[in-house]
Amino acid sequence: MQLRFTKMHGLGNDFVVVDLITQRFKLKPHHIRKLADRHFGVGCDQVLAVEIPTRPDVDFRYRIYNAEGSEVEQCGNGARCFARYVVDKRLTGKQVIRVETLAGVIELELAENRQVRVDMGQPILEPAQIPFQAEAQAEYYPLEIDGQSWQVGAVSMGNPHVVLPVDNVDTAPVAQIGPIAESHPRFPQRVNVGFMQIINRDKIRLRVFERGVGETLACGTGACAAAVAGIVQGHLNDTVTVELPGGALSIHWSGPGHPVIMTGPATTVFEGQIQV
Ligand SMILES: N[C@@H](CCC[C@H](N)C(=O)O)C(=O)O
Repeated sequence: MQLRFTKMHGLGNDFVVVDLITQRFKLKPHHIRKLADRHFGVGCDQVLAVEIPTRPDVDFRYRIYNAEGSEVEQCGNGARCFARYVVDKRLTGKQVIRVETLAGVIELELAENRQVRVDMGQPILEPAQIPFQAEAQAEYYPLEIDGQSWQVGAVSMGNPHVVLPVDNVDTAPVAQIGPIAESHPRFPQRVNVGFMQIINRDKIRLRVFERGVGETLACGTGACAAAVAGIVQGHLNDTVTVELPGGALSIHWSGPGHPVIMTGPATTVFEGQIQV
C-alpha cells in the first residue's frame, strides 16, 4: 500500500508523521525502520502516529517510535510537531489539544510567533519510577561509566533521562560515553543521555545521545530533564533557555507538584507517500 506521510522537525530532531485516522494501517517495527532509514526510506529520528483516542477526555492518541523500531513513552519535539500537524491538517479546530501518550496525557497549545507550548506534565524524580537503580532520591548520583566516575542527575519526563555535567558541550565525549551510558545496567529500560553545560542561572547548553537513535540535533524531553536536574541541584532559575545543536527551547518549571512547560518551534518540511 502507499502510505501518506509528512516530514517535520523540531529544531532538527526530525520526524515522519503518519495519519492513522484517515488511513488504515498497522505500523510494525520493520515499517518504522524502513520509514526512518536515511538511505532506503524517508529518514527520521522518530516516527509519530496520529490515532483516534482510546479515552473520552482527550482529542488524539499520540504514538512515538524510535528509528530502531521500538515504541517509547514520550517525545517533546514530536509533541510540538503533532500539534502543528493536527491543526494544519484540520483534524481539529481547537487551540488547546489534549493527547494521550504512553506516559499519560499532555496538553499542546499553539502560541504566538508559530511557537508551540506543551504542558509536559510533572517530572518524575523517584528512582524506581524513572526507572533507575539507586537507594534513595538525590540531587546527584555517583555513576560509573566506562571506568570513569560521574555525578549525574536522573529524571523521567515519562521517558528516562540521565544528565551528565560537562565543562563544554563542544568537546563532551558524546559519541564515546553516550552509547555506554544508554545501556547502563542501573537503567533497566535504557536511558537518554544528556550532556549539560551550565552557562548561567538562566541558560544551559545541551547535547543528547537519544535512546534508540543516537545523538540528535535536539531533544525536547532531554531539555526538560536537564532543566529540572539543574533546578533541583540549585544551579538554575525556574525559566531556562536550553541551547541545543539545532536551536533553542524555553523550559519553565516552578518546582515539585508543577508541570514542566516547554515552548519552541515546529516545522513542516515536505509531504509524500511511500510503498509499505
Ligand atoms: N526526541 C525526543 C525523545 C524521543 C524518545 C527518546 N529517544 C526515548 O527513547 O525516550 C524528544 O524530543 O523528547
